[in-house]
Amino acid sequence: MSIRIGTRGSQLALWQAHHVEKKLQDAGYATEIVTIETKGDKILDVSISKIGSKGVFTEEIEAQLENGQIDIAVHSAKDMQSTLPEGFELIAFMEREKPNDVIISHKKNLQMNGTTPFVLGTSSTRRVATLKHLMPAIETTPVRGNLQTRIRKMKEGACDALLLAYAGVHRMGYEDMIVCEMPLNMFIPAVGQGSVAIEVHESLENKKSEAIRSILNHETTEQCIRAERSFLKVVDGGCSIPVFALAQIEDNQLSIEGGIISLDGSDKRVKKFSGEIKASEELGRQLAEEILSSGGERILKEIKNKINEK
Ligand SMILES: NCc1[nH]cc(CCC(=O)O)c1CC(=O)O
Repeated sequence: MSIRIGTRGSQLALWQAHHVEKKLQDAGYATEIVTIETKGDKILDVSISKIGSKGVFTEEIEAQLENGQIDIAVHSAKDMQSTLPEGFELIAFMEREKPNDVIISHKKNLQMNGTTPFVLGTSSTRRVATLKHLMPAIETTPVRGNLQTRIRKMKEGACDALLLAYAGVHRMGYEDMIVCEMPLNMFIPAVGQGSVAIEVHESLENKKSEAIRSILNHETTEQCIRAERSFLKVVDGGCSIPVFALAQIEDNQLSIEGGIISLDGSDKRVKKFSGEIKASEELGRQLAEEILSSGGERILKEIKNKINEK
């Protein structure tokens, strides 16, 4: 009996699906990859924050999970909304890569010391706001599309450099273009960044689901991302809100650092909580509540108003 693996068709998504396929095959399973086009793949001329609807990259895939055309769906963990539609769940988080953001460029002599102006391409509100906070002199411009498209646009002159997740750059083999790695304490990543998540529908046989989980899940990564996702769920931002959180485990303790930043980068709330690993989700909730009650709620409201104006 073969495991049918659903995925989007971008090169990054396919890399992730093949990564999953290899692990399942090594464990003795036959597999099949099913490529599914989503609304988010079709609409390329509008920024995601303007499409706005939840699940633009997941709806078509979830339809196939529900009717059993595929057994599992492979996603970048960070692309998954904090609350899945009724009946769906994430059963595994694969071992996380370095979660950092990085700047890549095709220009070998790119100067980032402020002496020569340069334009950085990114469509992420989190990245734009964090840049404005840390390096207000840097100009940004929205660049959309999959990784290959963005790199092509950069080379055609849309921007001098791109700000991206290390994980995607690494998986696609563009590491030699990295000019700067953002430090984790200053540039906290998006929830789930760097890990691949496995989604199923409740109609999948329990035995199958458990077998797949035991092959693909990475315990430490799972605890960390469950903490981050529980933070995200309380903040309830949606994908275009600049929130961020990173959990890490050290000496049997889980610590989670995260917060929210205003769109213009002027107002930022960051806090850190640590505790027992088994309290991961509680720690995420605590972080969210503390961020919201210490000014985050007002920042969030302002951001939502601004986004709705557009
Ligand atoms: N938003 C798109 C997206 N979703 C996952 C990744 C990278 C891979 C990952 O974080 O696991 C990317 C590209 C990027 O943000 O640079």
